[in-house]
Amino acid sequence: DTESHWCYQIQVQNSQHNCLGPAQWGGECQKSQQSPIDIVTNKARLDYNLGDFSFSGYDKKHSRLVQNNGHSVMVSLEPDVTINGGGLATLYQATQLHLHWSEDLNNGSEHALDGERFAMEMHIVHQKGIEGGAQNAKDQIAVLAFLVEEGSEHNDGFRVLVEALDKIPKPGMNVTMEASSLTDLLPQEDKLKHYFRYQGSLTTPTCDETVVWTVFKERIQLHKDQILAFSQKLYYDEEQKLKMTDNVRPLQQLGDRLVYTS
Ligand SMILES: Nc1nc(-c2ccc(Cl)c(S(N)(=O)=O)c2)cs1
Ligand SMILES: [Zn+2]
Repeated sequence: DTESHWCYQIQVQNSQHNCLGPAQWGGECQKSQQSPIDIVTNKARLDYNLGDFSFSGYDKKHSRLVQNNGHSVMVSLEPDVTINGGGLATLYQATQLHLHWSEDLNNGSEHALDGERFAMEMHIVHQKGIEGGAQNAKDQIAVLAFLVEEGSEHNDGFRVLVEALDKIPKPGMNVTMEASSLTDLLPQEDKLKHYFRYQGSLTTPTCDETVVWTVFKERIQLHKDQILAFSQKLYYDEEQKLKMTDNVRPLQQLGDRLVYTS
């Protein structure tokens, strides 16, 4: 096709057809309010308006479509899953969740905290209700980001998702997951009072600068085998030659932005 498709750096080195690595991504990707960033925790500004989130529909058990979209594993979410509060201007409806990871358990997150990166990062993507004003508003999208680190125990809440990975090795494959709830995947709610907040972008092309980011301080813990399953079961390509790993955008400059903390 005329336009090469976007890809991660690891794919540029290993790609049969030439794909565009992060330095060549188009859209808004080369602008100055991009994500992810390194969050310097002692420079984050306390903001009293950053109250608790109210999660609605997160505890509802639902069997959902899980797909390998060639860049990540993505779980489709229903619009009756919503968030409010958390310093957000209005109610946001969930659309999907997906993850970023690496076989190197110190390089699989997109955001960093004081220069430290984690094994994985899970993003729950929400859209402002369509009646919520302009579609290109700076806060059109709200992403809740959860950092994942290696723990000694198997995380039972992730079993259903990890088991689904076996069935979607190739891009474009999808499967319906056994009924599970978002609450199964998250730290307990009373641990979600502390988070960082900043204005940024999608971390994938076209990198629209329309995302209000929330990065929670409390980590999710998965057993090493559960983390490695993502790199071992999933592939970027049809031929299953390139394992899906390091689907992580490089850190972007904070520029003149401030990071706030609850
Ligand atoms: N095709 C794909 N799209 C995404 C995606 C879509 C929306 C968003 Cl908001 C994001 S992110 N990483 O900024 O949360 C990623 C992943 S893979
Ligand atoms: Zn993401």
